[in-house]
Amino acid sequence: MTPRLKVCGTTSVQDAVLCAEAGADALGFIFAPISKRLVTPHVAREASLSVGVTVARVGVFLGQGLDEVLRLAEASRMSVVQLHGPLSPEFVETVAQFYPVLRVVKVNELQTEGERWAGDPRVTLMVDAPNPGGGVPLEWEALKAVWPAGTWLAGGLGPENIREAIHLLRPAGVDAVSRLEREPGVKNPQAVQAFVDAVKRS
Ligand SMILES: O=C(O)c1ccccc1N[C@@H]1O[C@H](COP(=O)(O)O)[C@@H](O)[C@H]1O
Repeated sequence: MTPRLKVCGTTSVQDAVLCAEAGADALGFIFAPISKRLVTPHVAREASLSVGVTVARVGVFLGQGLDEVLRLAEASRMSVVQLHGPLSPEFVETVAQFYPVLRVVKVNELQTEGERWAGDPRVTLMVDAPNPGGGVPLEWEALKAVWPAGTWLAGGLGPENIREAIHLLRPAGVDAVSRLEREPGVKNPQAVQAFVDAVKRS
């Protein structure tokens, strides 16, 4: 099955429309203050309301408290919340009472987190590289043996390598940012379209 496709790091209405028209299933909006792709709730909300009913809007959080996550997700009209970093199961559970959650894990957390959330449709796992937004791919071959069905893949994905990653792991969804940009926070339209086309053809 063709994986779902998320393009992350949206910082403008223009790039949101560009990615939606290119064929992205989901757009990511990064609210983690450390990010070079930080977006304001106002812009994220305008962008969210510009892409129609079929495109999911994913709020991305790292190192933020529960109140802040829920407040920003609500203010910017997100439809999904993506949680990075060390978090208690209770934290994830609370967010999952309000939004479907993409729970980002590192390779060494995959088994424990996979077991913890197995069978819970509110929480989907995504494996990312140690440095989110760093554009460095994981060792996909080594991941094959421990890859749970239904898991998403991120980390250094781009038009030039996405077909290999999908072929090896068959992820349920894929997510990319840095290899689809002209500069941090600004999309490269050709790279976005090439990424979408490669995923849809996989
Ligand atoms: O991109 C960021 O700046 C970022 C900051 C904080 C948390 C997550 C971030 N991005 C996430 O990184 C991966 C993929 O990145 P890349 O393709 O390797 O550059 C993706 O999950 C983004 O949502």
